[in-house]
Amino acid sequence: MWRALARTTWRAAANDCGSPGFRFAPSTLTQQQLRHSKASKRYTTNTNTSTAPPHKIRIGIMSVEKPKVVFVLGGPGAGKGTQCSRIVDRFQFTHLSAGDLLREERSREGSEFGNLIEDYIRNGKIVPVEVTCSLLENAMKASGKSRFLIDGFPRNQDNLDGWNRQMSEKVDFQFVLFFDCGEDVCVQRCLGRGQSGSGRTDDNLDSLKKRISTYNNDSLPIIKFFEGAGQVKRIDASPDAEQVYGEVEKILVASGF
Ligand SMILES: Nc1ncnc2c1ncn2[C@@H]1O[C@H](COP(=O)(O)OP(=O)(O)OP(=O)(O)O)[C@@H](O)[C@H]1O
Ligand SMILES: O=c1ccn([C@@H]2O[C@H](COP(=O)(O)O)[C@@H](O)[C@H]2O)c(=O)[nH]1
Repeated sequence: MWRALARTTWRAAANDCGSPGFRFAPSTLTQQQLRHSKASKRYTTNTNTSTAPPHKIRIGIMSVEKPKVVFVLGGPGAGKGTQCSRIVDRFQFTHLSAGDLLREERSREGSEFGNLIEDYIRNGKIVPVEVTCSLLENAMKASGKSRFLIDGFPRNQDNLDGWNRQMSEKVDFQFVLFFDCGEDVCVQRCLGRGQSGSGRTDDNLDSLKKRISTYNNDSLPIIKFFEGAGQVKRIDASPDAEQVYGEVEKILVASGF
């Protein structure tokens, strides 16, 4: 019942939160709406007043559970998406891949960000957080669900700062699932994925060199930051997918999921 209530309320909060940043639909992201969303940070209504504990949000006279969020991080090709699909099959999580959302936005007819996203993806660079975070927030609201695996985000300091500004008060962050995998294995997996017809414009050696370098320089420090805060569950992602999932399952069960 609580889950149902949280679900309803997340949607209600989404539709009713007083922040213009909440009003645009995922299929209609525009520069103007992003500017609006950024400006709204200065006057967003804070619904979480002092009477609600941190994992709850106050909506009118009610306090309800905030949606739970697990960040899923690791190198390119470490197996994040593969493991997220398995987690979704067993646990009540909704999987949101930041990369998938960006690719979708890139392909959306009329998107103002299509060319920018393609350039960032092909060159392994990290798209400005205003775009990614808005896509994530919109997808969360559109799902109406209350438990999320956010895959491949936050990847740098800009991502983390933007998330903290826009989302940290609205969700109940749990921990980072970190899929730790050697560079060579990651590269081989991505090349294999490209050869099996992924159609991704970044599953090639040239893009992979850039992606790995971005991961080492920008993303690993973020994982280390969470580690320092005791918020990382590390998993050796080099064994086969079945074995890796065995470890994931143990962690999620031990964490109460
Ligand atoms: N444990 C594993 N052992 C061998 N191959 C794997 C394993 N996990 C995933 N793969 C394969 O490696 C490729 C990359 O996996 P996946 O897409 O899940 O990685 P990812 O971390 O989500 O990648 P990216 O960050 O690039 O989106 C896929 O072809 C997948 O089938
Ligand atoms: O938060 C994000 C997530 C992804 N990107 C860009 O997309 C590609 C592909 O991401 P995958 O997670 O491998 O699907 C990544 O290399 C970035 O260029 C991003 O900018 N921000």
